[in-house]
Amino acid sequence: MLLSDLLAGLPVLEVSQAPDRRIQGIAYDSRRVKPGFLFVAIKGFKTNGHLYVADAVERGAGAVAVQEDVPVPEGVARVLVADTREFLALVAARFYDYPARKMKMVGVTGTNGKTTTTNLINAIYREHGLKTGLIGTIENRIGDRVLPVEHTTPESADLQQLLAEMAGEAVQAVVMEVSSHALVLHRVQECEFDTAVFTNITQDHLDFHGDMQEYLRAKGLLFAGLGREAHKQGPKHAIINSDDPAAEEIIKACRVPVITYGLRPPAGLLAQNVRVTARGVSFDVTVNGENLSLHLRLTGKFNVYNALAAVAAGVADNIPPATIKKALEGVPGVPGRFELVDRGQDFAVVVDYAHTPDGLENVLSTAREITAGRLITVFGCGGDRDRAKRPLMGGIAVRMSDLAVVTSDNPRTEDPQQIIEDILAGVRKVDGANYTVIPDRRAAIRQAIRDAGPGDVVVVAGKGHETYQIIGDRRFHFDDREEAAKALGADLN
Ligand SMILES: CC(=O)N[C@H]1[C@@H](OP(=O)(O)OP(=O)(O)OC[C@H]2O[C@@H](n3ccc(=O)[nH]c3=O)[C@H](O)[C@@H]2O)O[C@H](CO)[C@@H](O)[C@@H]1O[C@H](C)C(=O)N[C@@H](C)C(=O)N[C@H](CCC(=O)O)C(=O)O
Ligand SMILES: Nc1ncnc2c1ncn2[C@@H]1O[C@H](COP(=O)(O)OP(=O)(O)OP(=O)(O)O)[C@@H](O)[C@H]1O
Ligand SMILES: N[C@H](CCC[C@H](N)C(=O)O)C(=O)O
Ligand SMILES: [Mg+2]
Repeated sequence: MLLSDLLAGLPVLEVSQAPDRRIQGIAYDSRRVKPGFLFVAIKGFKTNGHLYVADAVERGAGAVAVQEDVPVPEGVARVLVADTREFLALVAARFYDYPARKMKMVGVTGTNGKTTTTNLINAIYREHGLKTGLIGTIENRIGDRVLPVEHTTPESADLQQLLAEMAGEAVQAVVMEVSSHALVLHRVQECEFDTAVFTNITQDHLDFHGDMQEYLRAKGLLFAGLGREAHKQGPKHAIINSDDPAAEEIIKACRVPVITYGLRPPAGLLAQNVRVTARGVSFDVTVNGENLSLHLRLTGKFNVYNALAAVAAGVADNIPPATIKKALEGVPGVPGRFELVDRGQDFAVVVDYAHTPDGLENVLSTAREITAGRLITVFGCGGDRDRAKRPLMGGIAVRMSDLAVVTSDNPRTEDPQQIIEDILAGVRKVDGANYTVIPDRRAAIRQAIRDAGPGDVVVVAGKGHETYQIIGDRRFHFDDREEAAKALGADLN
């Protein structure tokens, strides 16, 4: 595509005098520039992309987009814009010919439940016969093809490229997780969502957002944007958990029809007769005057919320209730979400991705419901992430467990011992707290399993599907499920 065509109509302040040229691709990282690319320089949190303009040019960039006055060698076009991060989304969407306008787009945001809810909605669409694309924390999928992921929500240029690939492969509906980082950093601009889902908001990511009000404002962006970019036909819907205290504020931001769901009135889709067991949850919900009795293989009360959100997405698309039921009941589970590791032992081992105070509280209260004996919790907190959640998670873990084993979870560039100290500040506030500290996660899992007796439940929280432990800048292979299985094997032999 010619640079002049690519820029036509986009908010550009100035283009340097340089001959028009064909743009072969777009890169926001100089190391990924190839000859003829447009390099978009982003002012980041760690470094500044404008420092890499020369590197991009050396690698053959034919044009660079900047928001700072950086010199560019003669013969390279310089495009000055007000905000390169936002421009990246706009120009990438144009470059890939607006793929989101060719498919149904569903975005799911909220602190917890995004991965689970997107998986459930995806199952409903597939049962309905649609070819789908799935984008999220665990993996991206085009139909049955699995692609690796870097982020929960990809950077805008990568996202638009992925969407174009999906559109090119005749995908009809895309179901994606929309993180709050993505909303603030313009990653999902030009996604033209048809359906947006709000699961809940509780404390996380305050390192990035500053405070809860800002965090909520970020989540609200998905709903404020809904229906504003009307380049495609079809109804738009906001699907909102009305039990969440922030629901009202989110609803206020909406200009499209809202479907509410929850376990309490005034939810439009109201779950009743909720029954939780180790093997799943059951509940009833009335859909268009018809009672739907659902028996899920996912367990925990929180999964009733995730399932209700998925039912609502199906209802918004007029998908028959019988199809919705068949799809939801067929989902065997989501990897790393309340995943049982069973080697025939006489106690349960649960691996779960709970990595926020609310997530931990939910998973432990579900675990407690199925515990005849003691509840043992192994957990840690991520390094280079929200520090304020550490003491809260520490308090919750010891209050809700009979024994907490405090360990490491991706310490990244922080000192693991210091992260543990932050957790212990919350632990020590609880009278009679029963805990032990084992910084090495493998040893912690082994110890918990060694301690467990008949009827006990061991919850290993925080890493779920992750297959690594990040220490410093290095990633080591590590999988809680494998470690638990190994420990059980060792134990039983
Ligand atoms: C806070 C955040 O989201 N940061 C993201 C952001 O980084 P940044 O703006 O700070 O980038 P930077 O490192 O300062 O670099 C600035 C620019 O220089 C470029 N560069 C850098 C070096 C070089 O040699 N050449 C070059 O061009 C970089 O590519 C970048 O464009 O833009 C980068 C490029 O897209 C991302 O990789 C990076 O994600 C970091 C690694 C990250 O950890 N993000 C997490 C927190 C995140 O996004 N999480 C959410 C999920 C959260 C949840 O809900 O649980 C997610 O959606 O995954
Ligand atoms: N609706 C919910 N409400 C509260 N907690 C939940 C809910 N759904 C799941 N959880 C808990 O949160 C953990 C993460 O769930 P899930 O992966 O679906 O969320 P997510 O929003 O995708 O997380 P992330 O932000 O890391 O991508 C689960 O393992 C479970 O413990
Ligand atoms: N999306 C979350 C995942 C946290 C998972 C936990 N294992 C950690 O590394 O803190 C984040 O990036 O904050
Ligand atoms: Mg997720």
